Amino acid sequence: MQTNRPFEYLIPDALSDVVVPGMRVEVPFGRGKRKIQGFVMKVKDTSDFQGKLKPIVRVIDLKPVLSNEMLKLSYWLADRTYSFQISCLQTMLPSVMRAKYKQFVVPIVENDPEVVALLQGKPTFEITNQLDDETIKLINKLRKNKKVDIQYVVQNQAVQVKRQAVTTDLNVIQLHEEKSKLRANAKAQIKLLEYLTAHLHDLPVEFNVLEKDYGISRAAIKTAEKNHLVKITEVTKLRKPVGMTPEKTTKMSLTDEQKQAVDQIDEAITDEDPKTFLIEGVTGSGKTEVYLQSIDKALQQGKTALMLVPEISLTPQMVNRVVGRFGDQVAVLHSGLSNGERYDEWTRIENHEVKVVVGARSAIFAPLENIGLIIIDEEHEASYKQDDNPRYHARDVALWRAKVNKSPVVLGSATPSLESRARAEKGVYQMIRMKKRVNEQKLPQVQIVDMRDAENSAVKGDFSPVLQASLQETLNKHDQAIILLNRRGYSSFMMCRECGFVLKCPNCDVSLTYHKDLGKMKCHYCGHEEPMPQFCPNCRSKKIGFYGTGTQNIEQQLNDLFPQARVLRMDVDTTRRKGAHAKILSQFGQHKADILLGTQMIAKGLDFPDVTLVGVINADTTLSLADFRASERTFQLLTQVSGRAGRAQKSGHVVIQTFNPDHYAIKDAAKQDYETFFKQEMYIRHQSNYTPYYFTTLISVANQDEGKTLKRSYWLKKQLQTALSDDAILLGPSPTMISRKQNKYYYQIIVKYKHEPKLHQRLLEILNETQADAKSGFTVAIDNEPQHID
Ligand SMILES: Nc1ncnc2c1ncn2[C@@H]1O[C@H](COP(=O)(O)OP(=O)(O)OP(=O)(O)O)[C@@H](O)[C@H]1O
Ligand SMILES: [Zn+2]
Ligand SMILES: [Zn+2]
Repeated sequence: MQTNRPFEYLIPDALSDVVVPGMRVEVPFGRGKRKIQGFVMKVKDTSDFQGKLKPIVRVIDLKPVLSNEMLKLSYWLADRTYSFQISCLQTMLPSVMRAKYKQFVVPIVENDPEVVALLQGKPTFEITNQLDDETIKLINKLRKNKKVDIQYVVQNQAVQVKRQAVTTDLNVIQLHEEKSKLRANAKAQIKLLEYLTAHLHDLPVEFNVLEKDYGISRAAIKTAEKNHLVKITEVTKLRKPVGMTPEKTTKMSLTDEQKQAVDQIDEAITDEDPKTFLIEGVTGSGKTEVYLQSIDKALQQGKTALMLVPEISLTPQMVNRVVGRFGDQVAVLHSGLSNGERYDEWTRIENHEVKVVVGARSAIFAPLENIGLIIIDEEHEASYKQDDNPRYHARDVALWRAKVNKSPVVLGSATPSLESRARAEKGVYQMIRMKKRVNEQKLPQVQIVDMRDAENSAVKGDFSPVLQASLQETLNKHDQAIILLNRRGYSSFMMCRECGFVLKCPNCDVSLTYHKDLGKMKCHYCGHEEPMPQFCPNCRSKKIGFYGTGTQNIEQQLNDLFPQARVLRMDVDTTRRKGAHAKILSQFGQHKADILLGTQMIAKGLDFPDVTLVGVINADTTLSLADFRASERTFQLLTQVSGRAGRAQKSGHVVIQTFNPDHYAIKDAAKQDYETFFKQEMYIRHQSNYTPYYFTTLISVANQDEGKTLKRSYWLKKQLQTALSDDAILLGPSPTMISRKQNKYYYQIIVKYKHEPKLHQRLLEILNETQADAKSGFTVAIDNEPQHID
């Protein structure tokens, strides 16, 4: 990892036919006996290397794990993201290739004499490090002739895990009888029997669940077993994605707007025109159906299609829609899959068994060939950008792959990112607008509730009288409601509870961030700092503090206000377990609850016909992020969540509680008016020199010694300055939000620029210098177009 260039090695004669680009090999590296893993990038007949070439020790893969397209992509990606090519190559591989695994030869032509000789009566042949060259050559030949295939099997196979679990032979009546026999102080036993009674259809239940969620200990279970109340058994967890057998759906007849969209995309697919479309379609305008019918067009042309959705919307709802239409031609890739499952899907793609891939961010590296269409749903989502090295944006990779594959790209959203919308304005992307909801249903009516009003600040909890009344009405009609608790983003900020005032940086127009350790307010862009105020600078009230209520607290308030309502809570705590997210949504979809309460994760993509009310508890939190995208994020969130109401026959109603009722992001979201918001926000970005008027690059430096970090940051700033013109803006160094993570101090420098031809090269130099000087203990990270600055 210390170096970022290819090295040349000799291919031993024995491996001469075997080694091809895209395989991994083991090679000696450096002076000692150290051996490392490398990727074969190219095979050449001659070498310009002056010294004696070292030979490759062995091949790790018997077939390439990366295609030529991916190898080519790695050069561009490393350059674009300022990361090492090797980390780009690693990123493209499915995680199983990075885990512990075994490789097996599996026969395709079983009665071939050479295959028979190799297998020696066994069903498969394991590939080990000890194989002699002859065997490797033989396997390679058989593979090329399609007589055998190579398969990877994960060693600590997570596909099937065995867990201890509890079940019972007793029926409901017997359970009741047993319970009544127990002494009143046998609390754990009672609890266990109650659980079993309530969940008789879902048994066996894992020990884990009983322990974690119900506080029933192992000892209690063992006691119950001794008394013949329960039986202990094992469950094999089958890690199949939830809801994988949806009903088959057929094409819907399109609305005029949908048809126009599909026609334009179809034309680009047919013409192999790698242009980019931006679909700006209001919530509920039927974008998904446009995606599905466009995919169908690509398939009709004998091509494949790749569709990205944000991880969080990769719910059964979305997966079902795609799988429901295209059946087993679809591979689904997301982080909920085990290594084994991921590998299975990956193999199906590689073997051309599937024509459509749906997945989250990293699915953009799926080994799909002959791509005819790439779709990115909810294209404004920040999660399309990876937070770690390589810091790539899936949209950029999509555009690159589209060019190579001569296929169009479709970006879709009700609230496009400013960058994309601005590109459409300039004609770089082709805009498709869908202004109407399907079924001519009106957009929901949005009501803004000013939390500064006396009657609202008088209520004890977080629900204004208006929101309470709306909820009651919804419950009376037996409709459903979604309540969004807008959770604090990445930093803590100060807000006045009396007037809604938020302390901002005088230079940068972003919120100042509270640094607890210093008791100070700081700007993450320019480093400006001031003491934590004692009273509100605007209205002199002392009611200032840090905004933020937990979802559990809100759930309690709901239970107190509406004891008869069934509430489902969705946040990081309730969705930690695999499949929990999907389960909550499917329960809500079956109307097993009246209110769905959640954080940002409930805001997007959900399509439930009975939802007629959406309530937003605190619209302001995202507004106060110490980030120039704060208004954009707020507008997106409020528009998206409002769009969950009234999607089918019944009309929708939205209540937004805020301390900033006059803020344009909130007002425009209430009108679901993206275009007006876009114009206003572009004006502000222009005034303060932000994206998309300026490019942004963030350089962060870390070291265990704060003094050294700061010194190095200033030195880097100088290094940058010499490569920049006077038009570029350099901000910082300033400490990051949690300036001390893992015993390191972090400082950052921000470069804003329009056209700086020397900057790229200089950044690469800085990166390489830091790596060459690894002993000094500095880490430098370069983030091109950061999604958030904290
Ligand atoms: N042509 C059509 N005829 C009838 N119903 C349709 C048609 N197109 C879409 N629908 C239905 O309309 C609803 C909304 O569509 P969809 O979920 O695709 O909207 P969307 O544009 O993706 O919205 P959002 O951005 O809010 O997720 C869905 O229930 C979908 O099945
Ligand atoms: Zn500032
Ligand atoms: Zn105030």
